[in-house]
Amino acid sequence: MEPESSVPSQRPSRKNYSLATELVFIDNSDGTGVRDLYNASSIPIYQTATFKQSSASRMEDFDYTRSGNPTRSHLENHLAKIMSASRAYVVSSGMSALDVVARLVKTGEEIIAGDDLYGGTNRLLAFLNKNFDIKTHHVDTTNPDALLPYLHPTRTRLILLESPTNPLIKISDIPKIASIVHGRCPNALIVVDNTMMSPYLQRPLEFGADIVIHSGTKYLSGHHDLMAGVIGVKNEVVAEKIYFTINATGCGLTPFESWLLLRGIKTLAVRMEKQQANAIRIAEFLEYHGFKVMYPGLRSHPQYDIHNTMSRGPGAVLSFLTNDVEISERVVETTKLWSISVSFGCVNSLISMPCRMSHASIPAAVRKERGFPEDLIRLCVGIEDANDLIEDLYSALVNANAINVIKQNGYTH
Ligand SMILES: Cc1ncc(COP(=O)(O)O)c(C=O)c1O
Ligand SMILES: N[C@@H](CCSC[C@H](N)C(=O)O)C(=O)O
Repeated sequence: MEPESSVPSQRPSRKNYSLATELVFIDNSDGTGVRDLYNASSIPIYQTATFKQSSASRMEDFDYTRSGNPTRSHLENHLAKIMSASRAYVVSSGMSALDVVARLVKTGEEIIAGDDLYGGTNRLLAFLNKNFDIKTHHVDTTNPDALLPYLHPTRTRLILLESPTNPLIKISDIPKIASIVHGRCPNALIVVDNTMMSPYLQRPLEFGADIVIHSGTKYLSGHHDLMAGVIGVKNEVVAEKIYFTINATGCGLTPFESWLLLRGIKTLAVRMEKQQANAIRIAEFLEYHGFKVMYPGLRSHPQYDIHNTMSRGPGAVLSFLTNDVEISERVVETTKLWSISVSFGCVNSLISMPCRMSHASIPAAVRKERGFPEDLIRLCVGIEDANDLIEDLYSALVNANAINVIKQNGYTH
């Protein structure tokens, strides 16, 4: 059998339209799409558990919704197209997507992952280590050479990257890592959790990744009204394994959630452009006032150039430091327009303290060891008027005395 990472994509590459157009255009005219009897402009919700068959010996395209459903198939075909994947699958949450992919790893095999990544992903990796003897080496993947000591020709199975990372907004050179890993470990798959970017801004399968994951709960849906996970795969052999796990474990996305997600994707480009434009303004405002801001749209970001070679923009999540945990807490609790919430990618703006919220499941000692600052504030920028967002944030920073303290003391970390 050919190595899993070298089988070419069977889907013709996207050429004719810009991505903003492709997001809206549900194309089933090339024969690969799912038939809709009445050419409905909005794909219907096939709210059914089972499908009538015309014969007992041969099942038709759909037999049972856990195994496949037309609404879900429309969504999956659409996602495969916009992610440059040969196959895409949708499951019940982003964590479920990560779990399905993690099931490609057998006991005794190993994972290499970043040292900064979503708290729930860290929790899943720790669980696999404890219960299934699947070890994860956490390394600083901003330096591709840092992977070298951990690469093993047979044991290394997955390289799990976020770029940008959640929440420290670190960037990894995905093409470089892919070429280092594929050259040394034929069994290894590069998996990129691309949730922070969305397929509109970055498509890792186009530059060396084997699998891409999204929490569809975030930008793809855009309205915080559903949970979903997306898996895009380059290789058909891997895709079959992933489909098997989804059917065997029953985590495929429901018809209603599939319909909602399909609806959200159509406005991804306009939402993303506006959210990103707002985020750039806010990042510049914070940097101007002396805060240490982590955002790949700022020239001060250490991997600014690398990020620009892989993506079409910096996205709409940024983090900054106040150098004082209590000040950060006051800032977060004083804003009015920014709601205190976990998650990101929604049309409304959110503010949070990752150490206490989204990343609280990473033990404090581990956070410290990995250089994760407790005063970090994460901003997830929405589509509101940028001036309103800045004004609200400015009032909170003044109220918490954050600007003065930074001016006087600077940073101690
Ligand atoms: C980068 C990243 N990946 C995956 C997940 C998991 O997604 P979900 O909440 O949809 O399970 C999250 C957040 O929850 C995330 O921030
Ligand atoms: N209580 C949840 C926290 C979800 S965090 C959601 C999102 N990924 C974010 O980064 O804000 C949990 O423990 O999983």
